[in-house]
Amino acid sequence: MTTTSIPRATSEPIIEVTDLHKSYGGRAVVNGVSFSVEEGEIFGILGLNGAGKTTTVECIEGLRKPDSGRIRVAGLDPVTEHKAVTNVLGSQLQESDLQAKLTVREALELYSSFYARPLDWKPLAERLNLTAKLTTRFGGLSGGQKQRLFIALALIGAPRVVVLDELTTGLDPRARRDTWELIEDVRDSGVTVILVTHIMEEAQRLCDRIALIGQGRISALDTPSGLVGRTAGSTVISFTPSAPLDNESLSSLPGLTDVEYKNDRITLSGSDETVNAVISLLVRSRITAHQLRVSDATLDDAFLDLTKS
Ligand SMILES: Nc1ncnc2c1ncn2[C@@H]1O[C@H](COP(=O)(O)OP(=O)(O)OP(=O)(O)O)[C@@H](O)[C@H]1O
Repeated sequence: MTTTSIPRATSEPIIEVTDLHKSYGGRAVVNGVSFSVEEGEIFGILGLNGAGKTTTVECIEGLRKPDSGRIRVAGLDPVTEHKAVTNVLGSQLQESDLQAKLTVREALELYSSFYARPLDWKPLAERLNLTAKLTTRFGGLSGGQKQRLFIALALIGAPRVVVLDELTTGLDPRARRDTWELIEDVRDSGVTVILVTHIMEEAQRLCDRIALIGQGRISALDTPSGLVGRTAGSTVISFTPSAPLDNESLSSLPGLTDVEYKNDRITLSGSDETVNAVISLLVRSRITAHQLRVSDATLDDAFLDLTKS
């Protein structure tokens, strides 16, 4: 098999997407998306269902042809230099891409044969807990086992970039955590990861930066903590007061963005300043706060806040 040799160690971003547009039947689903990804990053793409995430990554993979815009993967055009891009970029397959009769071992051997310098699939299968399933046919695997096989096949060609679309959907909590560790190891070995996910805990733990896509455009691009910091109420304080609190004093607390009352419990969203002020208010009013809890907003809160229509 002939392969195109790819120049390594470039100071250019490994992925560059500039003003990407894609429509289906005249409806724009990607509408001017631009971003770049540095080598060795885990770059997350988040957004509501139908926001245009998969269309964007499929354009990067060269599986869809953009209507306009420019994409480069390690300096290559994914459409006109597709073969060369497949030597640099590994992606998670869709279920329909594998024959039901193929065993796990056959799939791993077959996909290894596609690459000039594949990884040794045995440790990879071990790492993904697939060793006991090597003789099982694809059609006989559970959803989570199929998902783990797809991850192995995405990594088998020792790619410089791996695109993982809904990486851990369908995995049990143990398999999910193991997969996260594997992805961190993959990143530590220098591979760039593009991660499309709806699991905020996954994005918060793994991603160096996140692009939030809304209606075909990037609505925010930041680190996970940067996105959380943009959330209106980045600190949440909840308590049950020992006596009723004056509504007016509560609603005039500095930095307050939201107040919720549920039964006797009060939940305030705001900033550190709000926390200090409510504590002073409680002391002044000689009211005790039972079950006082203070927590930072999460990426989940940020996502809900930033995608609110
Ligand atoms: N081949 C296609 N033909 C027509 N419309 C399509 C096609 N592929 C996707 N779409 C539409 O384009 C829009 C964006 O789809 P896309 O799959 O990119 O969204 P997504 O952000 O990945 O969504 P999800 O989170 O649900 O996977 C959706 O409204 C979808 O129905």
